[in-house]
Amino acid sequence: MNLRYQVAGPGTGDQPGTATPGHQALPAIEVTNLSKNFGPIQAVRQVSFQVPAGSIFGLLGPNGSGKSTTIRMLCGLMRPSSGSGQVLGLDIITQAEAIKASIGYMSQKFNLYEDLTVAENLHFFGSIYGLCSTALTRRCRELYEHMRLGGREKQRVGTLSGGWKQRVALACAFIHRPRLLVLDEPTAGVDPVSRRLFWDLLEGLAAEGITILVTTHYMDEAERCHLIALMDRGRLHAFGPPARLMAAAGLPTLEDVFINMAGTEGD
Ligand SMILES: Nc1ncnc2c1ncn2[C@@H]1O[C@H](COP(=O)(O)OP(=O)(O)OP(=O)(O)O)[C@@H](O)[C@H]1O
Repeated sequence: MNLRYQVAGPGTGDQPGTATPGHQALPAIEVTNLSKNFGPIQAVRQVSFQVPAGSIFGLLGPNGSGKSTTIRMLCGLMRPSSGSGQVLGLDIITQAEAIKASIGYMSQKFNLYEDLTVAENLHFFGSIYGLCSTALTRRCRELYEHMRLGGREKQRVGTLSGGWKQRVALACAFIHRPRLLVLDEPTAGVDPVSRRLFWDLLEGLAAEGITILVTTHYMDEAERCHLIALMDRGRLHAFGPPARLMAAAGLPTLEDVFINMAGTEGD
């Protein structure tokens, strides 16, 4: 299937997802009444939203609010109990395998091979995605530059600092040029300078039209997202650009909106 996605106009001040002439205006992620039950637990309840391509989309919420379950369904790893969804134009129920092959995923634990070098990790993940040796060598060279990994190609990953590991993990998730990157708390335990550099990289990728779905508990990072979904007890509490969520709640920071949500809904 050859689908093209709308891309935000770089430097135009457009909202992410502003249609580029000639491109089909398809959202990168679209879910309707998505729900998942585990026995009596309603982990995700009737969640609906659309995310335009080229957006940095932050999924926020307290522990147990349903973020991971939502992500698993979007990645084709878990079948919803009810509702529907499309990711990169692929159906999350009937085309789950195609979704898994089309997206890049980076977990909080990075999932790197610590005994292998940076280059060996990249080659390993590239070969999983079926890149041939010539394409892989070329792609690795691009990524060393793109992810600012130059000079460390031959270093064992186990000897790198957290910020470097994080960028190697992002490079591995991006090796097959996915149009969607799913990043699960990618900056947990990483120092502020590395976090800022990482977010600069994410903004660069989004400007190229890559959609980024990210979970974070850091509100300064959440404020750098183009779109936020605030989840609580499986429900979508709020959805929109951070500035609009703050204005709608009449609160000065996203952290206030987050705390207000937890406070108003009680236990
Ligand atoms: N496989 C499962 N079996 C039973 N209950 C589950 C399962 N997975 C998640 N849950 C429950 O579903 C609810 C939502 O969990 P989920 O992991 O999606 O939340 P979360 O927002 O990602 O939390 P965290 O920030 O702690 O990762 C929780 O009550 C959790 O205990």
